[in-house]
Amino acid sequence: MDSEALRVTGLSGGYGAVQVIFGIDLTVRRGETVALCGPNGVGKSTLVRMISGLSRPSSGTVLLGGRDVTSVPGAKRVRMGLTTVIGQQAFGSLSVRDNLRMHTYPVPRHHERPDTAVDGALAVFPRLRARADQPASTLSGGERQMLVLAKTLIQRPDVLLIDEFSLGLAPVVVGGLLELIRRLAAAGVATLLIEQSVNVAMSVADRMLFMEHGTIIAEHTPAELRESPDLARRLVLGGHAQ
Ligand SMILES: Nc1ncnc2c1ncn2[C@@H]1O[C@H](COP(=O)(O)OP(=O)(O)OP(=O)(O)O)[C@@H](O)[C@H]1O
Repeated sequence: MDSEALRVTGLSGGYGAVQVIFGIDLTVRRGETVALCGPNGVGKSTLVRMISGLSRPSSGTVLLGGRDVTSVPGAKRVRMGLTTVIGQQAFGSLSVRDNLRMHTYPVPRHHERPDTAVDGALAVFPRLRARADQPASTLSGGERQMLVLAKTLIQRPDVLLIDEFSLGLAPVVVGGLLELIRRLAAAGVATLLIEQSVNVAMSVADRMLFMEHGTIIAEHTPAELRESPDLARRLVLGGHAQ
């Protein structure tokens, strides 16, 4: 279907002989934000790694904009419009601006000059722009997070995968992230958000998927969960879902 930015079908796999993911099916449409929640160790990060191309599934398919990318290397998936945000990596000895320049490499699909792309991303984060020439190692945690978001803007994704971004961040920084996700969604970006905090996920997601033991066990809208607070708590803690 046209509006499907990401489709995962029957995805299974793990680490060596240990299977962690068991036949996952999910879809994220253009402009949609889908949250993936669940207790520690159920396989959320492993699923993200398989979708992004960092790990290979043992079976199943990953479609980006209707194209089968299951055998396409991760770096090429970035050029095809898939950006993955994991943690807060940055090259500490390089300046903020040079960190951003490095991410202009996959941009040519948008035919934008590297410096224009960097200036455009910095314009969204004035605090980061004020520190554009200082080494990334001198940034605060929140500023480093802004750098990650600025990199994401430069890559101009069609599909955004975000893994546990809000962990340990000040509420004001999380608020900034959520605002950015909403803006990207309004521009048509499809986001799959792995989020420990169900409250954070509910404030931005259109749909919420819950995982347990490597499978998706439930899907609800935030409205359904608000009507039944016990349900959300049970799903997140695992055990007796649905
Ligand atoms: N590199 C690895 N080698 C072997 N097993 C791994 C590896 N990485 C993760 N695992 C195992 O795979 C399972 C799923 O881990 P994963 O990190 O995907 O879970 P998660 O749902 O993202 O958890 P969390 O919320 O704690 O990050 C866990 O049992 C974990 O111990």
